[in-house]
Amino acid sequence: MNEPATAIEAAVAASPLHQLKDELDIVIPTIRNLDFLEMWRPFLQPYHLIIVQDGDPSKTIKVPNGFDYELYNRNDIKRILGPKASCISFKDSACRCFGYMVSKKKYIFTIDDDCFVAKDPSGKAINALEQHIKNLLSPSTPFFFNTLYDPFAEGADFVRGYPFSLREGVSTAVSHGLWLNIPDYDAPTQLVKPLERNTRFVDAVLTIPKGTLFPMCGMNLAFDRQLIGPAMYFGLMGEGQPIGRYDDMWAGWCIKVICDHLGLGVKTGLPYIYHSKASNPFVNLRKEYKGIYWQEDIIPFFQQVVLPKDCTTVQKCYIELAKQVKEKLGKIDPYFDKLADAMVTWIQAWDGLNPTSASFSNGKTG
Ligand SMILES: O=c1ccn([C@@H]2O[C@H](COP(=O)(O)OP(=O)(O)O[C@H]3O[C@@H](CO)[C@H](O)[C@H]3O)[C@@H](O)[C@H]2O)c(=O)[nH]1
Ligand SMILES: [Mn+2]
Repeated sequence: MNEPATAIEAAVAASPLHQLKDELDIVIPTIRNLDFLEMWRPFLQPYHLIIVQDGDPSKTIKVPNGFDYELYNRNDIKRILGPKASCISFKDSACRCFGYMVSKKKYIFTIDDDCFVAKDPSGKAINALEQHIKNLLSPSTPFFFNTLYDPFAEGADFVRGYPFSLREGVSTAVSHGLWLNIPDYDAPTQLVKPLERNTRFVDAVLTIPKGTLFPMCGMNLAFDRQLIGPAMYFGLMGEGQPIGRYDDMWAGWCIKVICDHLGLGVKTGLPYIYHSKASNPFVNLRKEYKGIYWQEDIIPFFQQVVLPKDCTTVQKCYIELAKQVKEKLGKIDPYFDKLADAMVTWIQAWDGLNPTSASFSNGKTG
């Protein structure tokens, strides 16, 4: 889709230019050249990119001129993490979480390389990063639902009956964006509806209520790395694993129970990106099928998770969660034993690269 440059330049001109450019990294998992960045250039060029190259490390990934980036391939991951590299997936977009670990910034925006700049109903190019930053810098309202959606959005507010004691809201840890054109459907749905395209632009940002899980998609996602980064592990997927395309889902269930416990917020809705490529539904079915079956037990597990009061940091919550995964999901399949161990390895690797965050206390326990 070739957006006339003028529409994007107009959107950039109308927005606060490149907020947080020194406090935010953009993480891109990839197996291909990053030509897609050309379309994002007006919005993203000032930001630092962390490119996680998956697959064959001897392949050269071309990055358009003018972007400031660091690139890590499989050899780099092994060099940096040593044996702990075993917790980073290979041949699956789950590898992106290595970028979250090596970043030193407060915020992360992660985007897939087949996601382009979308247009809103007026035809204006959407600066997705700007909307994510708005979402992250304004409070969330997980304890009481505001029927007029995001009360902190321009032209909105809390509605009558909304308790004033709750109007301060809580810090926002995650901003989950959506997709026009190819929706993030599972393989069975893709097979049944191969031609379905998402053309509905819903102008809303919602806080996902406390106690409610959601299917987090990693293709258009931003988060406060300082508040929730250690829990953004995308699991063991891809080569050598019995499951794929549940990387972002697993992370989403883990971060949500931890955000609920620590009193942090998760938002979904705007911004939209334009998702251009439908991955092969048959290949996806092969990756997903165990997950489709297992999640009927995984979801009740997360719904019953209780984290002790003394879990006051993300790391402590995550280690406790790994313990419960081993105890309660290990009986479904030995994979969950392996995954629980990998969750601990992830935290060890995270704290090894981010010693100052090891005891960073986030939010207040819920
Ligand atoms: O082995 C791989 C395959 C792909 N990538 C990179 O990951 C993203 C997503 O890849 P793609 O767009 O081809 O796949 P989708 O099915 O559309 O992705 C959806 O499923 C989620 C993964 O579970 C993903 O977040 C969703 O968007 C691209 O950047 C590929 O280059 C990879 O790194 N390794
Ligand atoms: Mn895609």
